[in-house]
Amino acid sequence: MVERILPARHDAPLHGVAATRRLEARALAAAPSPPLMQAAGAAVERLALALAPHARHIVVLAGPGNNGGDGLEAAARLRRAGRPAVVRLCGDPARLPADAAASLQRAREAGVPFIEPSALPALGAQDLLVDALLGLGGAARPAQGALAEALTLLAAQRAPVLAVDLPSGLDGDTGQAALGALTVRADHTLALLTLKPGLFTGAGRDHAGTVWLDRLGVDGLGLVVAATGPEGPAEAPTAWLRGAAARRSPPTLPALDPRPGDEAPRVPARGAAATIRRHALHKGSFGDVAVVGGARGMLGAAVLAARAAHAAGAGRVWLSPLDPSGARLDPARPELMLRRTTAWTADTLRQATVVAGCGGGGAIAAVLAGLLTHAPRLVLDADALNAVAADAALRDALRARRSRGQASVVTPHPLEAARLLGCDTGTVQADRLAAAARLADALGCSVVLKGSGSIVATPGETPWVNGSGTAALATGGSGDVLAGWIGGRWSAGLALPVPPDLHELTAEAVWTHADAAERAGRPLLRAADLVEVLAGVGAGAHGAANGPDGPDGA
Ligand SMILES: NC(=O)C1=CN([C@@H]2O[C@H](COP(=O)(O)OP(=O)(O)OC[C@H]3O[C@@H](n4cnc5c(N)ncnc54)[C@H](O)[C@@H]3O)[C@@H](O)[C@H]2O)[C@@H](O)CC1
Ligand SMILES: [K+]
Repeated sequence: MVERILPARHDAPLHGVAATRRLEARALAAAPSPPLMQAAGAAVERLALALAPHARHIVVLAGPGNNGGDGLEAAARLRRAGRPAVVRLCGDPARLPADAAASLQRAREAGVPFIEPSALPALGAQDLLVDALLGLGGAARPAQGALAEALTLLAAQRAPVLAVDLPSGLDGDTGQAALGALTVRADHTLALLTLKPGLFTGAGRDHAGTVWLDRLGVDGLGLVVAATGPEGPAEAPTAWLRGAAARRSPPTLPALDPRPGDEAPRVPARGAAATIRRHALHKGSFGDVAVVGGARGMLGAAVLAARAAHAAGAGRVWLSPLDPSGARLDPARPELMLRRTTAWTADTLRQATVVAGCGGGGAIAAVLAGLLTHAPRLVLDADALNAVAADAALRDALRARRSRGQASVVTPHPLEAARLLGCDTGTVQADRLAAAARLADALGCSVVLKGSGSIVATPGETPWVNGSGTAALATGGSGDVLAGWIGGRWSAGLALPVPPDLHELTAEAVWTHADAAERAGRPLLRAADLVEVLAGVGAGAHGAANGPDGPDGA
């Protein structure tokens, strides 16, 4: 069955190249009927007909491996159905793998014309190009000869492109455009057997277009898990695509007056952050957030983080600017309270969720050691991360928190992640999932590696690839809002009988933050406006009973 994947709306298991090959081998051993390649060809045929029902030409570019075999199988079926499919074969027919050779034979028997590039018909918007050049086995070396010629020809066409399994040249594990400018930019990608992480992070979203999936019947074999949970005999996912958090489970009523020291069971509570405010709760139920940042000239970053924490449902939000001459009030949000960093004692810090670094400049380094020692819940962003990267003692202090039961989230963009890992940005972006996991293990933290398809990694957990968001968030201040939003959600989650675990909570916050860009529906969403959109989400999640300004609220 071909299904459309809406990345922001569905959770889905993602399998990298090695996991997909294992799954394929297990599926082939079960001798499925029809055989996998024939099922793949049928899926390509179905989608091609749905996308281009009035095509005068369907041109299948078939490569030298089994991806080409899928294309040949589809061409054979289309031709048998009386459709105008032709094939450009870029590979030696005598050296095709066995399955692809059998598909070539079927295409020949169906009367499929095999064309030279010079005979390519002029294609229009109603026609279709099928990219069956490279799939899982591509991307390892530069394209040459007939393959390079076909990729060049494809890039110059105006007809829509349907990529089979992966856009040719896109690395299925990392989302890197491994063939540079020749990497196919598809309008649609039909993933086969599995969704690959590379479709949703790095350059993947821009190259894949609309993603479709056909599991070729292997879901019936129990080889793929349908939702997060015990994985049993299924092939363990490499990562999870994070879809609509809010729809995951029914609302949960928060506990009344949780007492300090109450032991909450630490089990993953999916969707537990989607709660409603009980009438008798008070601001103390939702905890305090302290935002420490805003050095001279950078107060705005800390204000944005504080506003976001407040919008997320924290009970009280303290703004502690690092510039002593900084503002004494946020006139647009007088609810925020100002407190000098020197006024924080170890005792008061121990009650707070701390968000540190937004616009912190060099001044953050001086206060970081105290925050690392005392804050039970700590979100580090921007200059706090640069300070940690530059100072081995701070790195050790961050790492040591986990063994004391203190939890930390770091939210680097790729350059900050590179500084923390001691490598360059290119290395981080070349494998974002691996970089985030390495950083999580090295620092003992949950890591949000920002960028297209943000990664959420936590030691011992399967990472999430965030599915929501648009480039409307690519503007100054969105990161500050995210850090504050995570802190605020974390704090508000304390009111739940079962607070969500950190991995789940962080993924939920990342999803809702990026989803706001889709909700707003604007090409660019300025950070202060983003907070206002998020405030609506916070109200939906926490205020259904009373509304955001109900009697229990501020
Ligand atoms: N075997 C089967 O029954 C199935 C195969 N499937 C398809 O098979 C694909 C994987 O097939 P393969 O492992 O054969 O890999 P590919 O078909 O992706 O490509 C491998 C071939 O391309 C060549 N190649 C790679 N990079 C090149 C370059 N830069 N220049 C020139 N040649 C290059 C390799 O030498 C090899 O011949 C999947 O992506 C999927 O489309 C799926 O349909 C599932 C079923
Ligand atoms: K392809």
